[in-house]
Amino acid sequence: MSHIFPLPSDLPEFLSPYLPKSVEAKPFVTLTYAQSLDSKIAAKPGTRTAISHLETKTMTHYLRSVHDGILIGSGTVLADDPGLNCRFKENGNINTPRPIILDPSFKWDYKGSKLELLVSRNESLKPWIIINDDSNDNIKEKIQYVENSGGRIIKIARNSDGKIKWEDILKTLHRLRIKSLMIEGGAKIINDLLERDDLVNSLIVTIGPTFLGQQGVDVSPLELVKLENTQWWTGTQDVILAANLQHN
Ligand SMILES: NC(=O)C1=CN([C@@H]2O[C@H](COP(=O)(O)OP(=O)(O)OC[C@H]3O[C@@H](n4cnc5c(N)ncnc54)[C@H](OP(=O)(O)O)[C@@H]3O)[C@@H](O)[C@H]2O)C=CC1
Ligand SMILES: Nc1nc(O)c(N)c(N[C@@H]2O[C@H](COP(=O)(O)O)[C@@H](O)[C@H]2O)n1
Repeated sequence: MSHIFPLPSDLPEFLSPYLPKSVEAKPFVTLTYAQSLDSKIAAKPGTRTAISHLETKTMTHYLRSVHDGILIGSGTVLADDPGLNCRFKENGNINTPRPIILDPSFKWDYKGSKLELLVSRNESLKPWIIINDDSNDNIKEKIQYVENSGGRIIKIARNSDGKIKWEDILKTLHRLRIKSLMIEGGAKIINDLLERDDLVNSLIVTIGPTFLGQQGVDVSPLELVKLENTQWWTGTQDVILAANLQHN
């Protein structure tokens, strides 16, 4: 396996200020995704839409190679059936991150998924799945299947609002030696985390020259969010914004 596309030679330097550094007590968090000009990340709910050019998709795989874990939500895993591995090779080595799925009611089926296929070919690590600690009995079989396959089920208590606190997710992953975490989405997670300048260390957004239209899946946080330390990279087709969330 090799690079999915040659990585533009100036990208590592451009990205370098935004790449993982050690932070105490929680993983370094990179929030990263690809969006259209009208701030959509998919053309319709429940579907997967290719936005990135191969060049910027390669950048995503480069980012994957420098993180310990890659996290997505249940909406994304169900819509995309993603591979979540790393196809960027450096000096002959591939450093593939741990796929972590935030799926509190365990709707996804690992059995028969693309990820399971990649794991069977040694091209991805076994997944970790974060579920509610009070999840009911009808997911027992799925839990057993993942555990018997060498994956890990991580149970975390939810809050009074029904959600799991991001602090608890990050603290738990840090205890499990995830020191850097790339969060790729989807929209619900991105919209929540854009407001968490206390938790997100870097923001890296690919913008493709397309409008996905009004049925698209929006990235738009509830409140005003300002960025700082912004830098732009221009590629063959896309631009990349690298930034930090401004502290309130
Ligand atoms: N272009 C891009 O770069 C990307 C595009 N996408 C696209 O995004 C779309 C999916 O986005 P979306 O539907 O918003 O889904 P998400 O992937 O954001 O998943 C949302 C779900 O994750 C769970 N979740 C999120 N936050 C929490 C929390 N704090 N505690 C507990 N559970 C939580 C909930 O699961 P539950 O409802 O089960 O309780 C929630 O409904 C797809 O179309 C996909 O293709 C996704 C990633 C990147
Ligand atoms: N960087 C990027 N560009 C796009 O155009 C995309 N649609 C996505 N989607 C994200 O990548 C995941 C798929 O990963 P695999 O290639 O299957 O490993 C998908 O789940 C989204 O998180 N990303």
